[in-house]
Amino acid sequence: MPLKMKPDSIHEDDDCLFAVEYDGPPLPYDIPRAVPINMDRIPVAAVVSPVCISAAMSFPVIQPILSIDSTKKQLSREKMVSPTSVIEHVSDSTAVSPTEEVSGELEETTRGLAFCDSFEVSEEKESLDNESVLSMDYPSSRVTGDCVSETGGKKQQVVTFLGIASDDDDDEEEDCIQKRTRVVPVKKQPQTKGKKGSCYRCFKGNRFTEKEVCLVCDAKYCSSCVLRAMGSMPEGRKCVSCIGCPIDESKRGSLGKCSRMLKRLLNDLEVKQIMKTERFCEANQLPAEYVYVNGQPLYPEELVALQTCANPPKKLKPGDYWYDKVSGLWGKEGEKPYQIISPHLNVGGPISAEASNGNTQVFINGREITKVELRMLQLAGVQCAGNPHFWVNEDGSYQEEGQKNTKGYIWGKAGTKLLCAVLSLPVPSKSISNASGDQLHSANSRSILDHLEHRTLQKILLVGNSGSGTSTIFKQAKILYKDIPFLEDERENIKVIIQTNVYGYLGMLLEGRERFEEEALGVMNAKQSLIEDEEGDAKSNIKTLYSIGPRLKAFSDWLLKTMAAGNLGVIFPAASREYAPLVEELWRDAAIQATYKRRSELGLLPSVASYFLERAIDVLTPDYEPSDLDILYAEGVTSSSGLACLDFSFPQTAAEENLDPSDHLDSLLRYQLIRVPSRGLGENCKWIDMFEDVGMVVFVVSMSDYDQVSEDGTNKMLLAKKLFESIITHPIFEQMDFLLILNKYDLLEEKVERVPLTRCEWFQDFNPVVSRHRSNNNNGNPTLGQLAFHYMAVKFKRFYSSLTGKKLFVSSSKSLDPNSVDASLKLAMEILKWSEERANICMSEYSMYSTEPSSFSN
Ligand SMILES: Nc1nc2c(ncn2[C@@H]2O[C@H](COP(=O)(O)OP(=O)(O)OP(=O)(O)O)[C@@H](O)[C@H]2O)c(=O)[nH]1
Ligand SMILES: [Ca+2]
Repeated sequence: MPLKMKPDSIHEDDDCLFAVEYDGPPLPYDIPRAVPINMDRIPVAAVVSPVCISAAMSFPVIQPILSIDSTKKQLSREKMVSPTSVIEHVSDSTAVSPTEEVSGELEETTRGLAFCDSFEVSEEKESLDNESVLSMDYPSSRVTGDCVSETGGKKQQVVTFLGIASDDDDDEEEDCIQKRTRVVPVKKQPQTKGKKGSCYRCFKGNRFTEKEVCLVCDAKYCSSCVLRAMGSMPEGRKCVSCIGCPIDESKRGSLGKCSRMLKRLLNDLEVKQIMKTERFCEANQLPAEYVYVNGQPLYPEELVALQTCANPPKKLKPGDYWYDKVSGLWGKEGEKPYQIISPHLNVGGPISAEASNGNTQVFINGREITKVELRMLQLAGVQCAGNPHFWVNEDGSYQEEGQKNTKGYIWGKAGTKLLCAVLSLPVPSKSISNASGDQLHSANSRSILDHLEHRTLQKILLVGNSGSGTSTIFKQAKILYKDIPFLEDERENIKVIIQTNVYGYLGMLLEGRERFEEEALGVMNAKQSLIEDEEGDAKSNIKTLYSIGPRLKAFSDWLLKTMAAGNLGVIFPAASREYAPLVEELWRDAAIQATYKRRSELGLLPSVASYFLERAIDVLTPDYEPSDLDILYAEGVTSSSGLACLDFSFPQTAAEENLDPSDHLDSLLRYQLIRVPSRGLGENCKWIDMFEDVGMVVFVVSMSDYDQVSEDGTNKMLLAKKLFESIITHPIFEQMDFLLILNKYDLLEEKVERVPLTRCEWFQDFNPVVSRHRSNNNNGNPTLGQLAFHYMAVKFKRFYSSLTGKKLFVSSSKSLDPNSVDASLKLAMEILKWSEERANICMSEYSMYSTEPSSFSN
């Protein structure tokens, strides 16, 4: 329960407000601590309206007390620090100060309150006491901090939460609960600041000097000053004068992530200890009143309930959230749902219809849902006509309001979960069933929560024209980063696809055979007709290299007919047992082998066909089991559902495993690779607006396409360029980074020696100076393939920056080679990390330092 100030006991001439010791019954949660405020900024807390509080509840009340000798100190303090105040929570309410000089100042304060502004520990005092500062043990009990409290009436938001809309309309609310004080965290300013980039203590160094940063005030110290400035770090990396202060919320993600500098300066055990207290000490926990749920700031016990439930909200930060207690849907105020947490938690107020700012006139549990949710419902087969009001339970069962029978389960269909993943909508977590029973325990769940906080999901969109290799890259990622890349039933389906493909390749060979036979016959006839004109009907008996026997001919005719009718998929693999012996006979036939030798002349036969045809007999046996490599080479595996989606994280390398656990966090970052078929993008871009929150786009182009033409005669490289243009200029991708993967480097290298790159009109000015003796890439001269790749990369980069003004990242790849795909995706990860850092830099006032190795942006 909150501390309530009694406004009627505040007088104009009061200098300070002091609290009295709480002497009620022991409480199971942390007691909020009140800190006196600057008089100019009063009022701070709201009136406790007697109407809303049941008589059974008791509230600790802070009585304002006039300090005996505080006028002078208060004034001098005001000059030094920002005139702000705070209401804080502490478990132990004894006020203790870091140095004796300071604690002297506090002697007259009453036990049970924390007097607060930031204590000024001057540079001189500190240096006098250097040795003892290092060894001194500061109890973490004293909490100071800079916050602005505001009341319903006059609001002046000092800090707005990134991406979290604040709730501004509680003025009109009648309910007294709405008048709980809004406390907005304000970043504490460092006490000293030298020239830009220098250490805040010795004022030496520049922005390239490695520095450690205070979690509270952002002061930065060089390695010779950090231990003096931060002391024994009882709450982790904070200046001595910041101990007890709440951390700068933007740094919450860095808690417990050790810097290299500290690792050098301290031994392992010390580092571990400091990182542990940094994460778990009371002062660094998220203050409950910074979290608003359905328009109400949380009480500490509500926050605890929220954080210790079976499915707690991930990445909980200060800000406004909405919570649908019936279904467990959870989101940021004014936004679509972000997660499904445990339902029925008694936290925050009742949900409002406008909570997620929906405008669909379709309601779920009283909340007007967002467009993207409506789309999901429609695609999941829920009837949404006539502005229905749904009642959705935690298990996804739904009914229309006022009706009794369950109409279905929203997340029942397999496809719905994939859809949700792509739409960034939450699905119920597996553990939801035992949500009510076992509550995790505090310390334990805290560390789990912390852990989760670092596991953010980064979405990578994988796009390219058909045939560019996006499927291959997607499958490589699965094989590379998944323990079980393909499940049993997936393999079963893939087997059918592969076998059907192989029949298709055989069909193409047979078609080729007919053509070659006719050609050969034509030549023979021409010769023969010169010699003897008569024997007309002997023609059909003439054998060529490409002729086959009647049995195979019958099979061939039937297969070609089936293919032409498009029935291949229907008949196989059911027929595969029957035809297996024929296939063997066919493949071994001299005419087929002769045709296969001329396969480069068969335009339709893809290059991967050889891989399968050479093993056709094995592949077409009924008990064939596709290997990972087979799956990689197989065509048509990932296209079925249109979108394919893969969650993964990069596995640790052996070297990383030996590092401190705090360094492992990178490998905990999760990525989601979403492959979009190009036909889904293109002109009408039907998928495109689903991808707002994608972190980056990986665009794949097949370099060997430069001399290929599509059915309508357009050069395929130009088609790729066109798709590329339409995507990079789409408003949705305006802020996004692009990585271009120039794929099929192996094919390019081989082809460019035979077919000039200028075959593509966009590449007219490719005019490489190639040394005559370039056969083995000797003398370090680039090969023609390398030159061609570089040339294309530059072409795309220029094109990209001419349209977007941004820089394009380019990587070459041979996507049949796992190492090559691994390297390209790791580059994508680096770009994402880097762009996150850039975002942090933009947020930080002292932006230029944030890229330093020891700073928090990792
Ligand atoms: N030689 C070679 N072949 C490749 C490379 N990357 C892909 N391929 C082959 O090129 C063909 C097309 O690749 P896919 O991965 O299917 O490309 P996609 O068209 O984007 O994907 P889908 O639309 O699902 O077909 C396949 O037969 C691949 O095996 C490469 O780097 N080198
Ligand atoms: Ca393909």
